[in-house]
Amino acid sequence: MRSAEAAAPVALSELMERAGQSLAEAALRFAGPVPALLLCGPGNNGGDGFVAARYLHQREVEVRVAALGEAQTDLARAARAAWGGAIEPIEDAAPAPLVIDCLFGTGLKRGLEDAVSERLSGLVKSAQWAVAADLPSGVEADSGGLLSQVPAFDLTVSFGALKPAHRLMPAMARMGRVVLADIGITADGPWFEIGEPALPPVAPDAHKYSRGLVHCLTGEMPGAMALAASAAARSGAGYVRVSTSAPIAGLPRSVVQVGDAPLADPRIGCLLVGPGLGKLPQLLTLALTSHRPKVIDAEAIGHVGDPARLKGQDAVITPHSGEFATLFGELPGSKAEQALAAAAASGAVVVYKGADTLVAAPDGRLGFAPPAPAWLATAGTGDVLAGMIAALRARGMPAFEAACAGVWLHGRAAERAGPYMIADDLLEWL
Ligand SMILES: NC(=O)C1=CN([C@@H]2O[C@H](COP(=O)(O)OP(=O)(O)OC[C@H]3O[C@@H](n4cnc5c(N)ncnc54)[C@H](O)[C@@H]3O)[C@@H](O)[C@H]2O)[C@@H](O)CC1
Repeated sequence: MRSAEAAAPVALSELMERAGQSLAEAALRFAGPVPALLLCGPGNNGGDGFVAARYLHQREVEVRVAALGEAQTDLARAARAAWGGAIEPIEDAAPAPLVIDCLFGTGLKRGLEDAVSERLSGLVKSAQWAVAADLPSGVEADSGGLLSQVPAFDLTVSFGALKPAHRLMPAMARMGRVVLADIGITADGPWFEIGEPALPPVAPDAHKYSRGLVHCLTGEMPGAMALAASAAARSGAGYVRVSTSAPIAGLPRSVVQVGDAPLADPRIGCLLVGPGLGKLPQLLTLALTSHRPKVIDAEAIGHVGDPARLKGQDAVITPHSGEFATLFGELPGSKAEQALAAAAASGAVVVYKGADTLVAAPDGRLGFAPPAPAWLATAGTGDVLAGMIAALRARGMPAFEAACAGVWLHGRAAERAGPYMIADDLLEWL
């Protein structure tokens, strides 16, 4: 982001002008023309606040500005001078219906002093609308960590590009709605927010194999594979086959249950191993001897042992944090950096699950899932996701795209299924 700012074809002062104007417009359009209090810090985030105050005043909004010390950059000093109105010390600032936090943005180096963060929290909580400029103060931009207490905002206006913190927990949960203001910077990073997928069409001459055969290896807990296989069938695979030593109850009749089947079968579009696997590492080994694309989920991830075993496997792995740590150990950096390092070490596409699910590819691509409902945190939803990704892979989507599409669709299905859903209910919404 900073290099994009430095390379921008417009002066930095113009970028700040655009940022402040965007902030003012967004706040006005969301909250209406209610009295506003801008909290301005010493850096350029504070400068954005002074610019926004000027625009809100021009739009005849009743505006007060409270500052945290003196401006410390030339841009912020100029913006403060151009504001020209009164400036209160932040400790004396009275509450307002609209509070706009411009204390710190991407330049935050350490947590806010206790008195400042408590003041910020108090003003935010008493406001009808709380808006953050670029990032809520106290959030670390790259990791999504909280360096001090951060209250919950209604709206965050990000400038130029989303920062990782906009999509990483715990910061993500404090942002409210996130809107992105284009201030004239091109920030073409390798990461993006996962959007609605373009799914492969069904060819007029399609047959069940060409639409994708998913072959599932069942373990000790067949219920989990019943969920995963059903999800694969409901996600457009032409044929879902489950190898199992005993009949599995609850599978759609269209899902074929077999004993053994050759895994080298070139018609297999994707193998699925892991849901309900239990202590049967030999099934993972069997899957790894096949040269077919594969989704490796749940306990199978723990059986991998060495990430290098996945090199050349054309695999998607879908760990939650515990499974991730089992396979990759404690990696340094943010969740995004850890996922990218894991993808590079294993050569697999890594779906690192959680409230802030992200998808990392070995070539450095990184997709952040849009926020999904917290009620996905219930048993079996991971099995459903694994089955969905396997089906999309079998339908011919490349591994990274199939993983991103599965994650996006899974979140939207949960939104429709509602707060008291169980994993089985998701199947109705695929
Ligand atoms: N650089 C640019 O061209 C643009 C920057 N913009 C804004 O500028 C922000 C980044 O500005 P800055 O780099 O000045 O950073 P900030 O405004 O986030 O704050 C940095 C200042 O705060 C001090 N500081 C950091 N942590 C502190 C703490 N815990 N307690 C007290 N002081 C602390 C630093 O020493 C520095 O003086 C962005 O988030 C965005 O809002 C926008 O105006 C768009 C253009």
